Amino acid sequence: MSRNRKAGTVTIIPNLSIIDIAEEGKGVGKADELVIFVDKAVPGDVVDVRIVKKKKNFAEAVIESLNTASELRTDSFCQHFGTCGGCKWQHMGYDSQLKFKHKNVEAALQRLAKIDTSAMEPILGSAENKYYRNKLEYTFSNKRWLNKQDMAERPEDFSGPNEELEMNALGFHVPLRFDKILDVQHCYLQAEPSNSIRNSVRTYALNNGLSFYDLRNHEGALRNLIIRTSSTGEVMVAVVFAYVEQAQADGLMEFLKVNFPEITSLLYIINQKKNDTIFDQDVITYSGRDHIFEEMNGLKFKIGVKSFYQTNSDQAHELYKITKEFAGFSGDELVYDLYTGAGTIANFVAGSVKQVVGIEYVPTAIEDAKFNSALNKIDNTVFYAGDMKDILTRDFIAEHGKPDVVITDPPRAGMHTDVVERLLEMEAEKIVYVSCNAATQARDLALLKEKYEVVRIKPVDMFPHTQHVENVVLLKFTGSSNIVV
Ligand SMILES: C[S@@+](CC[C@H](N)C(=O)[O-])C[C@H]1O[C@@H](n2cnc3c(N)ncnc32)[C@H](O)[C@@H]1O
Repeated sequence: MSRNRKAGTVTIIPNLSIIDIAEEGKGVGKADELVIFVDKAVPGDVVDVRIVKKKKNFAEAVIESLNTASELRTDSFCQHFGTCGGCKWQHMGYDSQLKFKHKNVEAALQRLAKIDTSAMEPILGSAENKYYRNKLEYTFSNKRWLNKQDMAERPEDFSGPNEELEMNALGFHVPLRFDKILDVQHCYLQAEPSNSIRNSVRTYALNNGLSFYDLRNHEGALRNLIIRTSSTGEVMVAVVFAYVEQAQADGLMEFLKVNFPEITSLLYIINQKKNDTIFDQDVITYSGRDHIFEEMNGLKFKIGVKSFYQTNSDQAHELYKITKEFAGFSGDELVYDLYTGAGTIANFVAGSVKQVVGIEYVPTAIEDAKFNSALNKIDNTVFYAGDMKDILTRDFIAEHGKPDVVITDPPRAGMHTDVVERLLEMEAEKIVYVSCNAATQARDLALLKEKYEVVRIKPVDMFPHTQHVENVVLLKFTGSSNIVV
């Protein structure tokens, strides 16, 4: 019996039971042999879905009607939930989120690396699951995303047909709509004064005729607003303009300076390029310093507007503690910290080892790493900038010595096969592999099995209400092939 009801080109599948949740965060259902990934569905739901994309073995769908709501569902606390791409799992309780994250890591390691996960340690949840981020970047646009709730609450704002396209917004991109921005009123990701600053900047700009950027035509003055907060109480605000008259830029900066005396680093950038990246742009300090400080475990870290720093500071501390504990240093080790970013892990472990060699792609991050070592009077770190596969050569290893422990924390794509190859050649006693993508981690672990066995696994949640999860794995050198044929 076909369960499909076709209405024109629209395929509706009624009463689909959601049985699982996929790594990308979507609910999973099965209709005959077809696996269906359903946006915003929760295991336990029974839903009518509309297919939006169909491939040979799977389809993607959206909910048309929620017929039975899962017991795992909970009320979302944010007015923007459902439209905003930021916290997609807010409709599930935090305990359930953790359970699914743990399960997804376990499934990836089993399926893709055939690893025995029986001794996997429980996922570490985040103590704070609201206002946990230290950095947010908002986008200005002259095209506001409209949702039904906005229209119902403020019908006077939505009276004319063309106004819809021209209304200004300051907030986040709506998934799959690059030029449409959700006008954020309150965001639960970053503590005050983040919300007050964003809303005040919007009001100031509207009242003073500062134009919002047109993301398609590349016109308009205001482009991005970056807010960084830190555990030291310092606040950084950087406004990114496209084109602006000096008096207008000064006006907004002075407004922020006067109304938010807690801002310790007030900056602006004029980015006239088509792309948003500010890494190649000059930063102008309007008032205060050009950086703020973060503190962790008695160490200070300098953070500029371009610096990389883990966005959930408290949970980053937990992640680093687990990394260090997994490494089990005795004090004598030569450690390689691969993908070191601003050298946070390298500096975090430096006091417990003989020497740390950090490698990272972004030169400014390496400058920060060196600065942070000097700031904390750490003299047993060295840092190198460049692509990992080009830096981590046999000559480099001959020059710096064979490491006892390797810590590796690559981006979502995982490690290049040349880098994995080099790890196999280096034969460090231990590798601690920190990953934000269990699938690519599993792929790399499958290769490392040739000479290593996995002895500890612990997922850590850095991003509550999202599907993202970090995973820390300890590998021990076995010296022989572990591949079972
Ligand atoms: C997940 S972050 C790790 C950051 C750092 N371990 C920390 O905790 O702050 C990954 C880092 O890898 C760097 N990266 C990405 N591709 C790289 C490559 N091919 N070679 C070297 N570094 C790379 C990124 O710039 C980023 O800083």
